Amino acid sequence: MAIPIVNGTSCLSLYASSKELLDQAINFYTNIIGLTLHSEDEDKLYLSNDDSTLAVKLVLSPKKGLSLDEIITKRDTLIKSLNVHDWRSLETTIVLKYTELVNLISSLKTFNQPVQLSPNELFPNEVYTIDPLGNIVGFTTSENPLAVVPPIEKFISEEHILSTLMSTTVSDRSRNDDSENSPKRNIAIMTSGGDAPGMNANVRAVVRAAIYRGCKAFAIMEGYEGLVRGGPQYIKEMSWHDVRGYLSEGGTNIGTARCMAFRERAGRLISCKHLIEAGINALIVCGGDGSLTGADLFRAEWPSLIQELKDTNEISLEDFNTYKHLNICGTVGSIDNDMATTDATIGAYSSLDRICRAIDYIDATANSHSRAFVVEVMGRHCGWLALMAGIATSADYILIPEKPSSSKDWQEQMCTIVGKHRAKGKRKTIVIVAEGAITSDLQPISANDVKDVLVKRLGLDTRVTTLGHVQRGGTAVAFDRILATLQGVEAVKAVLDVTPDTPSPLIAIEENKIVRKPLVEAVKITKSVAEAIQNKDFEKAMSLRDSEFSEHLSNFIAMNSANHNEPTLPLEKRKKIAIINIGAPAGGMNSAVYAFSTYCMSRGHTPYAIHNGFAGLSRHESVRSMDWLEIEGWNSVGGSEIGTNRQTPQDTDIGMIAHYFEKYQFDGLVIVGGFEAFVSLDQLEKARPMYPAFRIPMVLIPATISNNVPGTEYSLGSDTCLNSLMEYCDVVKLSASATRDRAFVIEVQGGNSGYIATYASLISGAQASYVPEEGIALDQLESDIKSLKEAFSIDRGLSKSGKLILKSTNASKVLTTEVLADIMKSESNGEFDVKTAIPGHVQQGGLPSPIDRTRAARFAIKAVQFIEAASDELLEFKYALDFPTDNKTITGTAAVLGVKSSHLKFRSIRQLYDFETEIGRRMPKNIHWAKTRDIADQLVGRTRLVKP
Ligand SMILES: Nc1ncnc2c1ncn2[C@@H]1O[C@H](COP(=O)(O)OP(=O)(O)OP(=O)(O)O)[C@@H](O)[C@H]1O
Ligand SMILES: O=P(O)(O)OC[C@H]1O[C@](O)(CO)[C@@H](O)[C@@H]1O
Ligand SMILES: [Mg+2]
Repeated sequence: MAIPIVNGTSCLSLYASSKELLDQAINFYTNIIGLTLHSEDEDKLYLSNDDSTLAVKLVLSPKKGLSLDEIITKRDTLIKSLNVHDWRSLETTIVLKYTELVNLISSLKTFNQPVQLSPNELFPNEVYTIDPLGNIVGFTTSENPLAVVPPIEKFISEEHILSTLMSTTVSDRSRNDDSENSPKRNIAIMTSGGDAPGMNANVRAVVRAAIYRGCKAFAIMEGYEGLVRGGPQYIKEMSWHDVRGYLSEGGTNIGTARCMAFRERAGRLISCKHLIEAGINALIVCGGDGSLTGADLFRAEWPSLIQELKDTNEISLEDFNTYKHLNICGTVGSIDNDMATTDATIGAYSSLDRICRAIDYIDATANSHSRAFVVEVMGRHCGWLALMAGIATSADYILIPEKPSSSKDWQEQMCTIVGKHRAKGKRKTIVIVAEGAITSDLQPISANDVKDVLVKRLGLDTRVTTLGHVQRGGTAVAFDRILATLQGVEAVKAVLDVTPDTPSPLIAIEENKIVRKPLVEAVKITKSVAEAIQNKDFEKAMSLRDSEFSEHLSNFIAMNSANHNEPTLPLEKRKKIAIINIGAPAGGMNSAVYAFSTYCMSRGHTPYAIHNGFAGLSRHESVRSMDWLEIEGWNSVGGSEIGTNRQTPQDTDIGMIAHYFEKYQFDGLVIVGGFEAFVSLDQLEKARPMYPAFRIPMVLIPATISNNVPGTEYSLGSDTCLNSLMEYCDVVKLSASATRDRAFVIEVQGGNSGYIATYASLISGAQASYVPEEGIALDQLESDIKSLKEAFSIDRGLSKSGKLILKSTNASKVLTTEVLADIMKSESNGEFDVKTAIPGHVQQGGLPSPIDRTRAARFAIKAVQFIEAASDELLEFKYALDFPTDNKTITGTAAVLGVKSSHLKFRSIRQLYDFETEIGRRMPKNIHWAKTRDIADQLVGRTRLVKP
């Protein structure tokens, strides 16, 4: 049993398997690290340092109707009488007595017996060592390890924000000079190529981040066309308020175009002159592969363009010297997702959302008439939209430019697969054709070609649906708002960072991480994809798309061949693998079960579903093998088809569970769920010495809207949740705006995790968000109310001025949503109204989002692959667990699959549970989204006084 005393835990129980071991451990604690032993129980020993930490929790409950001033006065009296300081919240943990363990650490060095101390990577002011029983013993130098309120840190000056908020469009286009008050740079943003949902969010982020950093922000209207035309009509300075409401608006408000003139050198020459005239010294281009190719060319040509302008006296020598280097940066905005070196382009997932919704609708009518539908989707020369839609809607067949075959082959293959699906009883057929679909002879394949084949060869009643520009319409999904916002902020940072010697950057995303890539490289690789296709080198084309693309394609092919092709594994390698859902429903749970089952079938494994969680198993032996036809369509439904509940193995009957594992001879287990699933995996792993049935590979696929599973930055369901919440917030904001002078306090779920509240505030443009990690500090509340008043007084009577405040349910138990709204209302002195809105379980979402569907497929298939690989490894250790000292290697076979920065990783449950989790709070120790909170606040001009 290992209970670390890291983070202020001052008590440790010792359990040893023999007297000898226990004596060794006692010696270690008493003689080596100098702790005192206590015995309160006959068979248990407790250890603590003499001056053990005493923590008390004080809660001040404000009576309804108390003003903020009265509450603060009350709190201050308490603070004085208790003689504590730094207590700014209504509820907090205060350490009244504490002896610094730092002394202990230094004294360790003086003992004769060496103690091996290791640094704690998560917390730099902590070290740990391992006692003879294998317990982790941690030491901290933190002065107050139990305090939840860190020292006040002002991140930005309030004056700066206020002056920014007050600024209106300034017509004076003063050039960037070095005088103290002048802005650092004049940064312009343009949107170009086909419009894409999220472009507005990108413009908003660039404008506000530029102003926040003391720069002037400009918009180039109508893409490159605006640059070619020039002048104040096309190059406009933007104020903080000009982009209000942009987050929820589709298309691009600053206009876009496909501009022929910019393709010519003459067009670029005049553009160069116009940029200089406007005093722009940094340009951010949000567009697709074409736009960024243009940007790259512009950058490469800039020295010759500016030279020519000087030689022809179009610009002065001073201008020539000031604007010698074009400071340019790309943020990729296109629904096509065809730009190399980034996993996703702004708009692609919104478009995928429109496509999946349309196919979900088509499904119903196709099923009713037992028809086939050929759906043509956009994407120009890229098959990403078609491929992802194929996975998300479990289409029967897809045709994409990256994997063409001869005219004869694709027809043959499609008819075989569709024919087999029909023979198995499927009533509907969906074939998705990318608009760029071609044969291996580069002949285009149209939707009508596909229809003709289905009609002639299979006699299917077939219809064609071309989705067209619907795919580019509407508001951006949550992912695109996040991507566009984070990329916009990063782009501003990037143009301020670059020097004449650094390559122009493109802002990309890898898994979950925003990164900078060289623009020139990205353009080069993108071009070579097109060249490879033209040269019929399709393997190369595929390899040049990002690695996720080919992974998704092989996953689609595997799932699609389930249960009718010869399985890919030899008989002796085929296994019995079970899947179970644990915890609250989360979007993507069904998709995970679907992908798991079909992939297992394609490999030759037998997939089993354990229905209704561990309680279902232990009480009703709820095990069923999966049937292909039964799971058809599960991808597109919300909730959990196999049933889920929160009970862990120990909550039910772990012995019975082991019995059934034994009975069904499971060779592997996939658990899909949130924190209870995490705890369940821990319990099963710990029970391995007792129950050999659990000595099988086990993988947790994180799925919870709270996104609080240690070991991953992403849990299935959190995207679906964010989208539901975003739609809810948009509607509430619309109402608040229409009513004028109204704010809403919206209560957000998420347990002790502020992830959902933080991201929802980023994508809805909320004025403030309160999360459990920070609590609600009174001075923060005071400051937020002050900003709210100021914002309302500036916005008076204007449109789009509704305000939102998001509050995690657990941010404060005392300051409930109602109380918070009451305080704000009474502080408003009648200048604005405050109402509450509680979306509740709507946040679990209805239909799973395409992101959750496709990620679920990827996670589930990776989980099966992990079980295949770990089984071999485990075989060697099958009996090793009878000897406790040998059990180390096996712990890696019970793992959490997660996204960590830019990688997908399997992390051992032992490492995660023992070192990286705050079990009591049901949270990972490390909060990966702290920076996002800063950005969400920056972009609404909020001054945050408390950090998580
Ligand atoms: N090779 C190039 N040289 C100069 N300018 C270019 C070049 N390619 C594209 N552009 C400019 O970028 C504009 C947009 O390009 P394009 O129409 O290919 O769209 P895109 O940026 O790829 O976006 P999307 O594909 O999403 O519509 C073009 O109209 C043109 O002004
Ligand atoms: O809107 P337009 O100019 O007709 O262009 C359509 C093209 O633009 C895109 O929507 C975005 O590049 C492509 O998928 C499609 O081929
Ligand atoms: Mg393009």
